[in-house]
Amino acid sequence: MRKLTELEIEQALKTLDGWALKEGKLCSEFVFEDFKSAFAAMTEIALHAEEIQHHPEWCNVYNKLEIRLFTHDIQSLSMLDLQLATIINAMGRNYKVKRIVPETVNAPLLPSS
Ligand SMILES: C[C@H](O)[C@H](O)[C@H]1CNC2=NC(N)=NC(=O)C2=N1
Repeated sequence: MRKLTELEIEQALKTLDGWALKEGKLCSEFVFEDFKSAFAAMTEIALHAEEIQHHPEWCNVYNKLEIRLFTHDIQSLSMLDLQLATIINAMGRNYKVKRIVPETVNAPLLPSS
């Protein structure tokens, strides 16, 4: 799996609604109507994640879901992170959600190796 270049990441962020870079990870937050909808969305995401063998880091508290995408195998972002973010965006349209774009943390775009 290839690391995305800084340029590729910048380009992707322009087209990916609702996502921002936070400490090198692709991050987004959703606020659902209730816990049941949040968990239903998580179940749906989980099935897609299994399909592409790429899994989110996430934190759910009641109706809130924070998602971080990162490719641990290469300690960087890869096309799989963009693919999963795109799937999640498409799915999000089926739920009544409020979308929160996390504030970008001004860390280097890519971790120095
Ligand atoms: C062998 C297996 O495909 C890998 O361990 C996958 C599984 N899911 C993964 N998910 C994420 N987010 N990053 C990875 O590097 C990763 N690796």
